[in-house]
Amino acid sequence: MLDQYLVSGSSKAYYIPDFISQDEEEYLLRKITETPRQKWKALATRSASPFGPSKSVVRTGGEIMQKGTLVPQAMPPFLTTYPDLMGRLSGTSAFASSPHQRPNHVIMNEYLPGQGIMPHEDGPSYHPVVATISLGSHAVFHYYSYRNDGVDHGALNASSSPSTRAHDASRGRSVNDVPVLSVFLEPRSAIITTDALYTAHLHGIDDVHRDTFVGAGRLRLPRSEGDFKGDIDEVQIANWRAVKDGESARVLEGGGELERGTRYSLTCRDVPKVAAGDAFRLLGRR
Ligand SMILES: O=C(O)CCC(=O)C(=O)O
Ligand SMILES: [Fe+2]
Repeated sequence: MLDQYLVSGSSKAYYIPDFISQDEEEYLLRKITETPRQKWKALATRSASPFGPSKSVVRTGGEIMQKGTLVPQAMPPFLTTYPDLMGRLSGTSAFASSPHQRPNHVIMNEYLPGQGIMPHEDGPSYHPVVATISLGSHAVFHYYSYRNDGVDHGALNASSSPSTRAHDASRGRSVNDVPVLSVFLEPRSAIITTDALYTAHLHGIDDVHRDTFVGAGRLRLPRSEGDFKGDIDEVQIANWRAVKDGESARVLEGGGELERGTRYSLTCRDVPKVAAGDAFRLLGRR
């Protein structure tokens, strides 16, 4: 079932366009934006000025404690009942080898135009499969490798995952700032990252207001002051021929710009270690 969606040349990412319908997207966007603002937590974006804008997240399914144990809490019905996204993800077989055969933890991310997420690893608290569903706007998702010569060439510095906090393995290792793989995520799509792309690579989204394409599925990498990208300023979007949206497909093919709107994403993963018992007691709350 998944093989037909393999992003060519990757090991291994699967891009599934129209994973959800337009009606489901509309419903999910309404439910997500109705989530009370006090539940949203601010996270540093790639530009990460201490005073700069920060993207926001809500974690559902429970809290991940020290040592990567999930203290479970029920997910909202719009992730499990209508639409049954967890069941649908389970049906792709992407989670067939994961302990619960389906995600038990979902992070809802909100990105305003100009916001992204720094290259990071999701870390060892999760089974090494992640499914990300995009809503509301497109984004370009890059995968990066570590440099192995131990010398800092002015490359990006990896940070630990904003979403796992506990994972520090990547901190300070230098990262090739030219992505090894780039994929275009259109609204309603799912991208599933597995194997070496999960365990040995980083992923991130540039914090830009628009993406510039030069034709034949090639993206011009944004350059900011002090960025070192050698001679490379363009990358191939690996899945550009799989993009369904007419306007996006035209721009990918012929060149032009695509404005980022507000994007929500659902990052769905399986946390193998789950605490038994009552969440309120375990978290010391009443
Ligand atoms: O929003 C996305 O597409 C990626 C989010 C992400 O990498 C994460 O939550 O760990
Ligand atoms: Fe991530």
